[in-house]
Amino acid sequence: MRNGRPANIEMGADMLNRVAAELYWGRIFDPGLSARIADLATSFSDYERDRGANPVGEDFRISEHPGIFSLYRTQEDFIRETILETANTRPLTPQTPYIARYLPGPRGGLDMHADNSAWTLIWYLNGNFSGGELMFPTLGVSLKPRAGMAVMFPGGVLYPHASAPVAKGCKLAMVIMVDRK
Ligand SMILES: O=C(O)CCC(=O)C(=O)O
Ligand SMILES: [Fe+2]
Repeated sequence: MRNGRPANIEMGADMLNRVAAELYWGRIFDPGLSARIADLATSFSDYERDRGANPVGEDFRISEHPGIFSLYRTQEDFIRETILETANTRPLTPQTPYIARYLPGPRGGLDMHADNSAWTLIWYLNGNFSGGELMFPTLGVSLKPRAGMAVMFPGGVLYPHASAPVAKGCKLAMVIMVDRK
């Protein structure tokens, strides 16, 4: 990347660490739980394609999948606390997450965009793919997803980001948009 940061930034477990500006990254979720959700998401067939204004090509709201939703619910309080501690403003409300899937091919990545959120928290469910880095070119940061890792950053034009195309395997990310109420 631009200022020579390593492509893989592996930070300490159990907390989000500041990487740059208000960009946070860390392994805060159990990799085993992440893998269970990834397995359920892999076998789920009802992904939507080309959902209008949503920049993600293939995704589904986890409310469509009772098994995934109940696993997410076991983490909901922790997610809420993490958001409040990290953002340090309240009240902030997480929306029902969606799971984005990226496969090799024409829609294997996600173009540069800014989120329409107060904050975005992304829970990476797996890491057994090549490509798929989350890139923040203006910050010179590129993050390689692994099971259980999470990134959190403000929505809006100061935090444009893109997902590099997946070359092999399948990338699964649970995206939690956080609104300011
Ligand atoms: O999947 C990723 O790594 C990024 C997803 C994203 O930026 C979005 O859904 O807005
Ligand atoms: Fe985004």
